Amino acid sequence: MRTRPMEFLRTTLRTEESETVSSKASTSEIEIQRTSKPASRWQGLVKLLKSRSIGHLANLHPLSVMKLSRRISNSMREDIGATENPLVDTDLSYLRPRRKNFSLSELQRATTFFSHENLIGKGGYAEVYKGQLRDGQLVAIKRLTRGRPEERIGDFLSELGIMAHVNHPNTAKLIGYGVEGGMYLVLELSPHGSLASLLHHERLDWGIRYKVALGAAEGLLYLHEGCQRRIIHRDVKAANILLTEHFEPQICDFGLAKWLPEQWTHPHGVKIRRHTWVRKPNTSSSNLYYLAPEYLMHGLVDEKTDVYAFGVLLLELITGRRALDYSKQSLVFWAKPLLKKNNIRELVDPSLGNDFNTIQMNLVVLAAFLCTQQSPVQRPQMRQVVQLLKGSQGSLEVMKKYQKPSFWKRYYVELFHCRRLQWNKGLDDEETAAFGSLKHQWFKDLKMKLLIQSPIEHIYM
Ligand SMILES: Nc1ncnc2c1ncn2[C@@H]1O[C@H](COP(=O)(O)OP(=O)(O)OP(=O)(O)O)[C@@H](O)[C@H]1O
Repeated sequence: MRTRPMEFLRTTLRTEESETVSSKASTSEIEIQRTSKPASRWQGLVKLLKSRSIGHLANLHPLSVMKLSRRISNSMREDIGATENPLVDTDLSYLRPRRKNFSLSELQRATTFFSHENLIGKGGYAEVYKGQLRDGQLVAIKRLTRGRPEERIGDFLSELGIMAHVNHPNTAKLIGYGVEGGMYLVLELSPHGSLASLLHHERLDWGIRYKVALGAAEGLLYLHEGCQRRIIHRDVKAANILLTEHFEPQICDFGLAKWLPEQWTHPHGVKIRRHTWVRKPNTSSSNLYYLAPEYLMHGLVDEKTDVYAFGVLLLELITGRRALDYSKQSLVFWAKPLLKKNNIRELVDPSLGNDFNTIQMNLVVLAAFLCTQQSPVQRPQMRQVVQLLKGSQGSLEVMKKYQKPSFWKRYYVELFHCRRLQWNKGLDDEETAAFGSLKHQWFKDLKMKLLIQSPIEHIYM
């Protein structure tokens, strides 16, 4: 008996409450489902994928199946915690309260068969429909539409795993999921939609803009430092900030998000390998203008990648402009000279007039300036960004620290970074060549600097 991928996912992810074990499922599947606690259900998925269950994905290309099973196993181990990892049990407490597994008919009923009138959002990978559940609750149902089946499964599992893990007032809320006739995430509905739609189509008061800036910063700080397993979002942009009834911002779309290692010893950079089934950043559109230079050039990501994108978001809030405007001008390039001169008059959205709090505006402008620094080392951490936006005591220190970066510190980190790249196996020809020329340039610059710097600095280098 062959099980199609969707059925396979459905049986594996089925919640205990609604579970009526399919008589068609194999004995080992039944065992895994019967004995499954929420934690072991995920491990069950990994086990099934790792072992004989590869046969369940028989209608995918054999090579894809092998890759998928290995990568999902690895990523689930990385994402949810390995079986042998003692942290697993505590880690998986986030799966409670359990998310509901919706049947296709429940989702169809909620959205009037995914009618066009209920379509409230369309991203590069999904369509989002407004729906109403039987109990009257309004929801947003995200239906994954793009990509190859294995890509969609990867995206779905990754987003589901991360959304089930996060719990903060400034992150979107997951209600449940569906795996019948497609892959669906059921989220709480944000009545005002995304910041992108509101900011660029309506006049948004400064008070709301400041609230959004602070809330989104707190949401990111939570992802980077506050949740049990730390997360880089990798897709921070105005379209991925939802607004609740009271304009509280909520970070959504975790399709690209990555878990950070438990021990993060170096302040800078991990290379994300290019898995074919992992969604790459959408570089075809204005998304490109949220991407930090080191991410664009080398595919290196860490918390500072999110900090850069957050800086672009702040610029959008200040100026009311898009990251890439209609004349294809980059907001960062346009704003940089004005930020350097702290030319608030030119920066501020003309639709605001003088209707803003000057202290708050100055803080947000300064935060935007620091967050969009070219070098990740010169960008503050989200903890410091929150302090800065609040204008709290420590913010003066943050300013001093990041406004005059030490040349040597920057070079040291970049050289270290450069070595990391070299150590990292798997550079392709293009990257090796790029690495070679960068190294050459860095050393040339360095030699120049060494000639003009004092010998003491030379020694400390
Ligand atoms: N919970 C929600 N409530 C209201 N609207 C939502 C909700 N979730 C998503 N949307 C709308 O749907 C749009 C697309 O959603 P989302 O960003 O999750 O899709 P995506 O295909 O993953 O996007 P991307 O191309 O950015 O990766 C959002 O920009 C927003 O306008």
